Amino acid sequence: MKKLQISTGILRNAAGEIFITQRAADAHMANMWEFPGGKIEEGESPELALARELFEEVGILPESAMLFDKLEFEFPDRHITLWFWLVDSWQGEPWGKEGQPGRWVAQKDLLAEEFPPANGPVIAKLIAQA
Ligand SMILES: Nc1nc2c([nH]c(=O)n2[C@@H]2O[C@H](COP(=O)(O)OP(=O)(O)OP(=O)(O)O)[C@@H](O)[C@H]2O)c(=O)[nH]1
Ligand SMILES: [Mg+2]
Repeated sequence: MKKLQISTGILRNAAGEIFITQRAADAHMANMWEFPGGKIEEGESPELALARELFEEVGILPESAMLFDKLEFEFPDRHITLWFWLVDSWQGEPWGKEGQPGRWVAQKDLLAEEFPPANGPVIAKLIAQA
């Protein structure tokens, strides 16, 4: 069974909106919306992976990151540990740098059905705190 550690960023602006991006049609969890991020590499800290992935995928540099939640999830083919970082300050303006669609959504309007099943608890927590 594949074991993956993933760092993702919940980018939240001053209006309380969160930037989400859509996964590619040929990726795991195809077409679902997600918090930008990706695999933590060998020898890399979760924080460093977050900064690297956010720059690669949405072109921003996080200036602060607070661990908001950490979840484990078992897919049929993989076990993943997800680190969700709340980022409310960054340099640049997020955009779909890899060609992926991106949009801002009010925190209270996040829809769990649009995200991979592993995200359920973190979406519920974000909505409860909106
Ligand atoms: N980025 C991200 N991945 C998520 C979320 N929820 C979730 O289950 N995942 C899963 O976590 C894994 C993250 O992988 P990824 O595809 O983003 O990894 P990556 O950016 O390093 O991509 P790569 O393999 O193309 O280099 C995938 O299996 C994905 O389905 C989420 O909110 N954000
Ligand atoms: Mg990714």
